[in-house]
Amino acid sequence: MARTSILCLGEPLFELNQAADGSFRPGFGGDVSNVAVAIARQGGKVGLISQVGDDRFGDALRRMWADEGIDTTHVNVLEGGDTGIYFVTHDEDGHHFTYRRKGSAASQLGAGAISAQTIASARILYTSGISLGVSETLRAATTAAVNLARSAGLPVAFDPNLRTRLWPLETARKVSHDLMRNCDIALPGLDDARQLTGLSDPQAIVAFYHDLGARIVALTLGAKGVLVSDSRQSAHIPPFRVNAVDATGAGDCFNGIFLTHLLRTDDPFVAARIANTGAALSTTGYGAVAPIPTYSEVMNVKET
Ligand SMILES: O=C(O)C(=O)C[C@H](O)[C@H](O)CO
Repeated sequence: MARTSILCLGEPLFELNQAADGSFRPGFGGDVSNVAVAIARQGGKVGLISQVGDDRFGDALRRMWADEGIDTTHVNVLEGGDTGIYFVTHDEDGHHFTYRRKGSAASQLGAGAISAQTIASARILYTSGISLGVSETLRAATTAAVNLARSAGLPVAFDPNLRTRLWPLETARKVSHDLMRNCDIALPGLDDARQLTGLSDPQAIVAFYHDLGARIVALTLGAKGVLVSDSRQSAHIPPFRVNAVDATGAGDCFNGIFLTHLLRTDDPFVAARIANTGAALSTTGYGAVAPIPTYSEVMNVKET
């Protein structure tokens, strides 16, 4: 297999997403797995560091990753373990997640599973606030991986992805700011960043993350596009207009496409433009994974 460029560390989930007719459609989620799929569909080389249970949901996830061409060398199958699941429901306020993931196989992945050699073999390590919030064990694994990446001179990309069902805001704030101090590429969403930083102005939030140490910040603004900065210059990329039905995983899709094209072009502004379009396209179908676009779908689309 070709060398993995981006390693994504965290918890995959089996998804049940409620469609307009009320039925629940099976699919896949878990933020870092969504990012991995977005990278793979852009033609990037990507691997996961994770753990699933030896159950039907874990099997389905592993089949999906194989179909997408994602390297699962570092995905362990925990005998007797359960793979986490989540439900997505929709109302006028948007989408809502209900989790069944406590004690999941991924939550039991510890620092001992992370090797310096694995981390040093990649070009970027990607992880998130969900990976930090799921359990203390997975947090220790995430922190160990980030420290190894730093020692190996590997850039760390981090989305603080706040989930207050997993941990209190105060803890999330402290832990994710600490991680951000070791991060090169910050990929926050505006709502999460407002809660975590206490700031409301997008420019001030970007400056805050630069001050913590990130070289590149891409702040996704939901329906308002993206603000991207390399600390010397910043650009607002306006939204790509689509008929959105489900924004589940749109931020993850942005992150995966952004990192793929950042590696390809070394230009965060070009990468953010492509990712902005791809993330908008991903909201036109239900589920975190099924509507993630391919490279040619992103490149050939015309705004309506
Ligand atoms: O919320 C989580 O922990 C998930 O991983 C579920 C979704 O797939 C993810 O949040 C979308 O960003």
